[in-house]
Formats: sequence, C-alpha cells, structure tokens
Amino acid sequence: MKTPGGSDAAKRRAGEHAADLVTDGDTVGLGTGSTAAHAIRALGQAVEDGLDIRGVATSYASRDLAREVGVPLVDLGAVERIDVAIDGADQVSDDLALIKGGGAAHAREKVVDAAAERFVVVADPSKEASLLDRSVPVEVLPDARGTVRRAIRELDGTPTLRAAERKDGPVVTDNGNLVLDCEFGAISDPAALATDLATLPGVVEHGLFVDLADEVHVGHADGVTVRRADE
Ligand SMILES: O=C(CO)[C@H](O)[C@H](O)COP(=O)(O)O
Repeated sequence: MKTPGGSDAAKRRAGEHAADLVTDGDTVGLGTGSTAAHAIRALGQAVEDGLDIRGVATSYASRDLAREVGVPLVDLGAVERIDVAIDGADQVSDDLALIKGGGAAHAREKVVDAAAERFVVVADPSKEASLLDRSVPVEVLPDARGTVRRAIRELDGTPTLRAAERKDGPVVTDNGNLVLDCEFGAISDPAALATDLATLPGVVEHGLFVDLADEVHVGHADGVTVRRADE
C-alpha cells in the first residue's frame, strides 16, 4: 500500500488506537490507505490473540492486506450492517467533513463508511484543516470523462484526469472507472458541492464525505487526540 505524506509513527498510533475500539462479534469496515493499513495490521494481531470479527474490505489493497494478516473477510454485497468502519482521509475539516479518494477507493469506502454504526477516521496532523481545500477526487464512467470535465468547470472547478504513476495512461479504479481530481479552492459549503457533484450524469462517486464521520483519531508524537461529531 502506498505511504504518502505524514509521519508513519503518527499514522500507526491513530490506526492502532482506532483498532482498540473493535469488540468481539463486530463486522468491521476496513479502510484503504497507509493509516487504515495500520488498523488492519492491529486487527490481524487481535484476531491472532482471539478476537472474533469479520472484515469488509474497501479495496483490493485492503482485502489483500486483511488476508495477509489473517482478518476473516465477508463480501460487502453480503452484509446489511457494519458495526464500525476505520478509514483514513486526505483532509479533515473542523466540522469533520472529509476529502477522501487519494487511493481512488472512495466509491466503495463511502458505501462501507456510510453503512457503519460508528465511522472512525484515522489520520496524522497533516490532514487537519479548518476548511477543506484539497482537490476532490471524482470517479467517472470512462465514457463520461469529457462531459463531466465540462460540468466540473461550470461548477468553477478545475478537473485533471488522474494519471497512473507506473503505467502510461490514467488510473483505473477497482470498479473500472477513471478519476478526475477537481480543484475548487477553499470549499466553504461542502454539503452543497457534494450535492452538485452527486447529481452530474456519469459521476459514480465523489470524495466529499459530509456528515458521515462520527469521530477522528489523530496520531501525534506523544499520543492520540479524538474529536467527535457530536461535541
Ligand atoms: O481515501 C483514501 C483512499 O481512497 C485514503 O484513506 C486516503 O487517501 C488517506 O490515505 P493515507 O492514510 O495513506 O494518507
């Protein structure tokens, strides 16, 4: 799994702290990215120590890691309810709105995270911001990339087709689609932008997660801080 910016020790603290919330019998959403990976590894250790859980993967990468560390898996299509989901984020605002999709997994992540009774975000301090201002990943049907690009510009966004790092051509998601990274500057009303993006024909899912996170666990050099949506 890729390890982008931010301290890995801080990510590990956040991931392990969140994994501690999981209890016997839970169905657990397994997020994607380097921070969520720490939670998956901690859950693998807990399973080895006797914890009885089943995981729901949000990507090929989280599924493969869960298999490697021994977390039993169940298909997303077979579950109706998830007890707790642990997932990373590219940016977290003061009111716990998120930008996700740095790993192009936000479509499945949103299904899993939204289905969870408790959605726990794990992050390092580099992800915190008062307002969201990073580019918003938008997964699009391949044949809709041109029309969605134009519609994004009409929303005052600047879309860029995400290119693959180690292959010529674009990133293709786990669902066989493409990703437009869309720059909107500072996003003062994430809920309104989320609605605008969701209603564009050809958009499969966007990376704005508004009113979904229940809490965020941020790892620091000397511990973990927790912020809750209801505080
Ligand atoms: O949304 C995601 C993948 O689609 C990741 O959770 C997000 O990119 C954060 O990744 P990392 O923990 O590696 O910084």
